[in-house]
Amino acid sequence: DNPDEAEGFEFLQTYDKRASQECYLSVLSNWAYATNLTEENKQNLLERSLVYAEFQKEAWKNATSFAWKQFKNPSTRRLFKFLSILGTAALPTEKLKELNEISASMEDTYSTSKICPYSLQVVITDESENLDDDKSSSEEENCTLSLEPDITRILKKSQNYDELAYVWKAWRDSSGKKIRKRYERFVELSNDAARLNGFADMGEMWRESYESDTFLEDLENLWKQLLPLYENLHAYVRRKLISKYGNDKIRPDGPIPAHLLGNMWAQDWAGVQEFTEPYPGKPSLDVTPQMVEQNMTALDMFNISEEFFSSLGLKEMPPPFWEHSVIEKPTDREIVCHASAWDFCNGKDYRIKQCTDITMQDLITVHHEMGHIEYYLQYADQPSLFREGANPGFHEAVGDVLALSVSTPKHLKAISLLNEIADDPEGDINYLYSIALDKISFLPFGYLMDLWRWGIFSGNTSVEEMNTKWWELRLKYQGVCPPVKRTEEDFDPGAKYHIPGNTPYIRYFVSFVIQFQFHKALCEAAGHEGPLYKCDIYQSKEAGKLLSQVLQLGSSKPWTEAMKIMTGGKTNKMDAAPIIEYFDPLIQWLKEQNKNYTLGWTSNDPTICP
Ligand SMILES: C[C@H](NC(=O)O)C(=O)O
Ligand SMILES: [Zn+2]
Repeated sequence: DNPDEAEGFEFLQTYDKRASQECYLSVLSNWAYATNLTEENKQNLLERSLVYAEFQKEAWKNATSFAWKQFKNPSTRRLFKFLSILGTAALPTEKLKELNEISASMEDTYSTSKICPYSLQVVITDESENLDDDKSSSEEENCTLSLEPDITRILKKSQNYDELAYVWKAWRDSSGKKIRKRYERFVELSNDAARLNGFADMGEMWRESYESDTFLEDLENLWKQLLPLYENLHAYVRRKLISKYGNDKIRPDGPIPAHLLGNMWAQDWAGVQEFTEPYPGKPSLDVTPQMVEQNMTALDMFNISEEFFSSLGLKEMPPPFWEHSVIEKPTDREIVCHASAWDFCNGKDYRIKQCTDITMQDLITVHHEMGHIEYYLQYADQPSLFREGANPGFHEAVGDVLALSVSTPKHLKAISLLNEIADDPEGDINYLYSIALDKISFLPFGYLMDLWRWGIFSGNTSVEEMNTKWWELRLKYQGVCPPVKRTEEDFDPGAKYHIPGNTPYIRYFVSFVIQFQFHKALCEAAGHEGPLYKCDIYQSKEAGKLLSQVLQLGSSKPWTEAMKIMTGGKTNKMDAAPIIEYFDPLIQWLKEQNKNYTLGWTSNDPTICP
């Protein structure tokens, strides 16, 4: 036996204990800042991040002194492989400080961005003649609309073309536009770090998490299979929007103005369900009114979600979760409202931070975030380096899989969130349509976000054309266009959390495909018979057992092995067949509806709607 290996194993034991302690302190300082965006908390975070980086550098130096590639034990080898990638801690201290400072400040700009109300805007433009400049001072006082919940609500509720265009532009002026310069420097420093880790650029370092040299072509193949679903949904929704907003605003063969789809990034079209659904007049599938009527609280929403997890025999949220989570937007301080789930690395402390609004959308998000916590709990006994998702897409899929069951009309009725359901073919089409507005509409956005970012990191997209490239991709994949002219003075990717937040995004595209593979596998384990979209795995201990078997692995095995276990040996790949099977009745219906109309879109200027 290689003596080095025994010593290497010893080293990992010591490392693991220290790593959990250092991780705890680092996450705690990150949490303190994210839940209270003060200068002091930012400084504490920046200091703690440097201490954590020193610890990681020390561990990396020791680890890479072992001949670990010759080790016999696959697990030990895998742990060393993970340890051998140092990350941004490889940067010289001054550069690491600059990178972390830019990161914290972009997060702050995005999370504290505010805009003025449209009404105030209209008033000011009307009364600008009298140049009553104290209006401008009062303008500052009333410009307090934040993304959550204010702007999110307006985008869902308003059907005023000009108000939506105002809000859409104002948000981008106050968030993305303000961080363009910082992001350009951020990209340089990120690539410096990637190269110090032996990668060509940061995009390549991110893709390492999928452990596959066919990852890019696999993604392109998935997109080719899913494009027909998206094109049919797009053509149908475009027709409905034309009848609502007029054919002077939207061309029958053109892109859809991005501000009319009920969401700031046009990534989830649930907001247009009401006036576009296939069979109007059926019982509504949006349980928001019932939630409000029942005076539901954020805590109630979290309890509903936890009850679903425990009904499968999965782990409940531990006491510190209920004690320390922040589940409502505080009124006395600024926080990062974008929802997230936190693992404090000590096997006890797990938290969610969410500015929960009492809506069906947020009930689904609660399940999404609690899915992350469940995954943390399931792999808590793994070594710290294996306390990750099998791949990042797995981590994003857990909560969404359960939400596919929760969203069924049958389940919503069972938990008294729906009084009546239309249990007939038309009701089924309406239901599938409501899920498609969330899942199918998302696919091109989930794909293009990192197509754009990988292009920036690799240098294929030059810094001078960042925004133009963004809108080229938004046209090509999403078939949307900006309602107001965009230039290189703007920085629209920066108006989406994950860009200033530096969270990779292809994980969501992967998740939206594999969550249907998981749903199909768990429904079979639960003994479901009938169409996939009618399956509700609620209270199935067999489904829970299969899911738990996969989640307990963490990243101790390549994700292809986890996929094989989940699908009972059927496949070890990402497979679009289950999502296509799930939506098949709707796609047939949409094809019928679209048969005399144009699919797809053209435009000769991606930077403004035609
Ligand atoms: C889909 C992705 N979800 C998340 O960040 O949790 C988003 O919100 O853009
Ligand atoms: Zn997530």
